Amino acid sequence: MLKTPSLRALLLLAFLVLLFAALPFFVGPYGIKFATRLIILSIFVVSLDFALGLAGLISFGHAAFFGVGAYAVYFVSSDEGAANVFVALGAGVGVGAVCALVIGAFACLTRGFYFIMVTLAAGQMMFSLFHDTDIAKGADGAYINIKPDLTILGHTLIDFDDRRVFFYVCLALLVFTVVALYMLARTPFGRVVQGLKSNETRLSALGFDAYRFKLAAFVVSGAFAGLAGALFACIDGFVTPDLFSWHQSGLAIMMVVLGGAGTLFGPILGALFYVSLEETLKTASLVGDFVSSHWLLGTGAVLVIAVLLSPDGLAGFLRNAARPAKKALLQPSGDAPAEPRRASILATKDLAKTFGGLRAVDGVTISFEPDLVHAIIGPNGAGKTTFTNLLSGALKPSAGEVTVDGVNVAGAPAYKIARRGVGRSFQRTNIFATFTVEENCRLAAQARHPSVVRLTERLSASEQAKVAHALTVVGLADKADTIAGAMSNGEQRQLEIAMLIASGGSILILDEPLAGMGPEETRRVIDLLRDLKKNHTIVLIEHDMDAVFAVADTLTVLALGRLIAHGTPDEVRRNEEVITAYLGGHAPEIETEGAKS
Ligand SMILES: Nc1ncnc2c1ncn2[C@@H]1O[C@H](COP(=O)(O)OP(=O)(O)OP(=O)(O)O)[C@@H](O)[C@H]1O
Repeated sequence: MLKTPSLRALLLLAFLVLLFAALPFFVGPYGIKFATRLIILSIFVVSLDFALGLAGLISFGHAAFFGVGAYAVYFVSSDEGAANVFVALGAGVGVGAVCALVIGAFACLTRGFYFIMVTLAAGQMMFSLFHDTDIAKGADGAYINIKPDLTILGHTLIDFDDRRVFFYVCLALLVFTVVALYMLARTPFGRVVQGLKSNETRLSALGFDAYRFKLAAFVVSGAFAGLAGALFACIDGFVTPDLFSWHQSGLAIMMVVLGGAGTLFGPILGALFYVSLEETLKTASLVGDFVSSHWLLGTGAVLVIAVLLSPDGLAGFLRNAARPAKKALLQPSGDAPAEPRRASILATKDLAKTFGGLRAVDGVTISFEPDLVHAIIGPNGAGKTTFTNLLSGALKPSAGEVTVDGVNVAGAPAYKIARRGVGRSFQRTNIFATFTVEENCRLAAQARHPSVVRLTERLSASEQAKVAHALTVVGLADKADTIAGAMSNGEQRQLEIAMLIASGGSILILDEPLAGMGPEETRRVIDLLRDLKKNHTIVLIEHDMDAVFAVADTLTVLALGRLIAHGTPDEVRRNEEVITAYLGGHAPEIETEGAKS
């Protein structure tokens, strides 16, 4: 998650702002114009960092929003008089946001390489639109003859024609952009946006509609890119289709990565470094004729070295060497938050899933009643994970029904099923590895109100209590500030269970929760399951037969996708077909309740 910048980083940023603020007193018009470009470029790369660095959306067509922002100023300007500054910049922001909404509506349906391809293609389409048509004088570009100003009662308060005034407006807007996006990233909305980059699958399983959050983050990013474009149009009063070029998008990505993706301030350092490097290597009087005539080569070499020295970007040099251990914010709480809960019935009817010719789940009909632990067992490849994926919406069934309290949810997306109270853990641990333990649970608790427009914390007292309780019962209260990815595999699995508890689901589907756990952790989880079943419906898939027979109230046996037995552990233990198919011909001893504890 986005951290508070280190003191060193804050001091450097304050120094840079002061340095830039003093610049117009020392440099001439060329220097001011150069610095203004740099500031606008910084707004652009910071906007990209919100999508790329925080949400993990690698937008290779971000110049499209920059370009439309610039053209928006051209369209609201006229030769009769200056456009109002707020109208001009507002148009840039608005058009950037709308353009991001349209492109994002398609792009956010995809992931990874496909997202890159869709945004790249969209950016090139925008380039063609303005290059090959007469919308705004085509390939030649167009002039904004009178730059925007702000005139009230005959007094011109802001005039973009005045280089100094324009410079300070740009500087103020850069500070605003960084602060606004930083604050947004710290809201519940921002936390989910960062969860997108960390683990989209887990977000959906918690009940968040990942598509909406991706789109919202993309629109915010596009709006600020539009602002940068609108300002850029006012530097020379000229707009050209080249503003949409994919080179601009690629350069911006490079600056974000060079500066430190996901920090919001790092990309500014990246832009500063890149532009300074380019200018230096192009100046023959500084570096000689040979280097200046091969400046691209030199730039590439320096960038490679910079990235190798600090894979986290330039911002990585400013990170605190060792973060002092914070006192845990949470008061450990073993008491379950007082909240009436009604466990639900999860059932299937003729549920089937085929992969090509393989029937991984073959017509399973079963009902999991509340307040019990239902274990599903079966040999490897029996279809257990596929079955749970169908229950939780990670896979769409080929046929049949999945009902929660009688409502058929088969085929619904994972986040909709999660909102009906179905929480699941995965066979391979599925957490937000870059978040702290507490942040993981807070995000899970937040899933009960998964609105995109949740911009203030408003984590209710009961949600806070849930977080504290969840961490306490799984034994992770003292690790609240530990980065989740740095914990052992067993602890990460405990955290995943804590997230399910914090999310407040009434049906818990646990896929091999004991894998990778030591004896002590296993005992703790078994005790936890016995406790949780008092107000949950628990579906447990587990290979550890001792644990299964110790905790399960019912056993369901799958083999080759078919349900071959269902009943109490005692009944199943004596079932001949099960003994042959799965238990290796030996009926295991069942622990008595007394022996369990
Ligand atoms: N996405 C997929 N595409 C094709 N076949 C699949 C897919 N997922 C699972 N299968 C096949 O479906 C069958 C059931 O797999 P599944 O993972 O559900 O079994 P399992 O009981 O969970 O096994 P294990 O205990 O080893 O995890 C296997 O033959 C597997 O190869």
